[in-house]
Amino acid sequence: MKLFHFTDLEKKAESILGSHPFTYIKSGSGDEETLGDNIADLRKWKIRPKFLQDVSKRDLSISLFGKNYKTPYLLAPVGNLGIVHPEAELAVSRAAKQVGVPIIASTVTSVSMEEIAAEAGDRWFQLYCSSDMDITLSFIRRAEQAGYGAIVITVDMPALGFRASDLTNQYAPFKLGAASGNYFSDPVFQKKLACSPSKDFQRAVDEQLKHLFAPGFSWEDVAALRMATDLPILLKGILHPSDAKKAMEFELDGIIVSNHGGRQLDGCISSIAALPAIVDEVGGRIPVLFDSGIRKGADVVKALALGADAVLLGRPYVYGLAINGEEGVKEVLDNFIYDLDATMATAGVNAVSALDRDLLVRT
Ligand SMILES: Cc1cc2nc3c(=O)[nH]c(=O)nc-3n(C[C@H](O)[C@H](O)[C@H](O)COP(=O)(O)O)c2cc1C
Ligand SMILES: CCCCCCC(=O)C(=O)O
Repeated sequence: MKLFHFTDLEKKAESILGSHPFTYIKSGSGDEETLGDNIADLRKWKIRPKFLQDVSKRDLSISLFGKNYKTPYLLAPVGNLGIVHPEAELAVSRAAKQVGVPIIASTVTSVSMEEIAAEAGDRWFQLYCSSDMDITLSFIRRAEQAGYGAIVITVDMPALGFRASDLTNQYAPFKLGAASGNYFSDPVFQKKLACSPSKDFQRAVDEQLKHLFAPGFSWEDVAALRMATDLPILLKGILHPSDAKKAMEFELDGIIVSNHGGRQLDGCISSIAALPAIVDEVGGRIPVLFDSGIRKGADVVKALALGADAVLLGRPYVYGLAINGEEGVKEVLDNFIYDLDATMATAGVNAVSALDRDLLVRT
């Protein structure tokens, strides 16, 4: 593959994927104000290097929930990967395992969470809470049994964002079953459906879509899920310090500052603009992870210096998957690790744990 720049990666993926699948991945909601701000606002922060530090050895490691990881990267949950590559989440899982990066498997994967677990190393499960609590609880039990190490509840999708490009293209990969791996294999869902999804595919997809979103999901439901599992629970999609505070009050274990890569609420604050106030509110009591807009090592350094404990990669690894399957994802990860290491050395920082706000200025 040998593509080291995000723009080249994106161009190459575009030439391989059909126009509608590519647009689904690349685009944001509305007129993409927030999608653009995620990138632009990261660039407003500049690194202010300090030299003559001993950077002969660099330590990229972090620790989360009592476990050590070689790098501060995780793979963000991305649904519908069956439209990107035939080996979809399985290729992603194998690549991440080779590199030692944890994955966060989406609820809406094209294969089941058990099939993913069989290929993956460290893994967390991302939960779109269903409007049907029995299905939600079944997903949590299955994740526990399949060895997932944490539950990530995505809170920024009470409904699908206004995705103008997909609406224009009339493109909805979930209607093709690309997001049905966990639903179709779920015993509770199957019982409610009262038929095999393979026998009545269209009805099964329609039924899944009815259950998929839970616009009524509230903090009381979060409290119920807190009681339902001993796994660490993180909330993904936090942008307001008061929600971070509430997450701690509800005894949750972590949060992910994210605006879903600009795919949900257009016009909302960029992820990097939201980060500092949330880090201040949390005050180190629970881990704060970050995503939306990470495209290169300098972006990672900025997010970590502003107080994130780890970052999630989204679209970059999806493009790697499109270009060259498992090997493509691995190359993207290798490049991100190399870039971070070089960025830290040239900024005069020898450990991720030494990154702090003093390294940055906002222009
Ligand atoms: C094609 C696509 C599908 C996604 N699917 C999910 C999902 O199933 N669950 C979820 O919590 N986030 C999902 N996300 C959001 C990502 O987890 C992540 O927040 C986002 O990609 C970060 O932005 P970036 O790609 O610009 O770095 C998806 C993002 C993309 C691009
Ligand atoms: C109706 C299915 C929605 C799948 C959502 C996947 C996702 O999070 C995305 O951003 O796209």
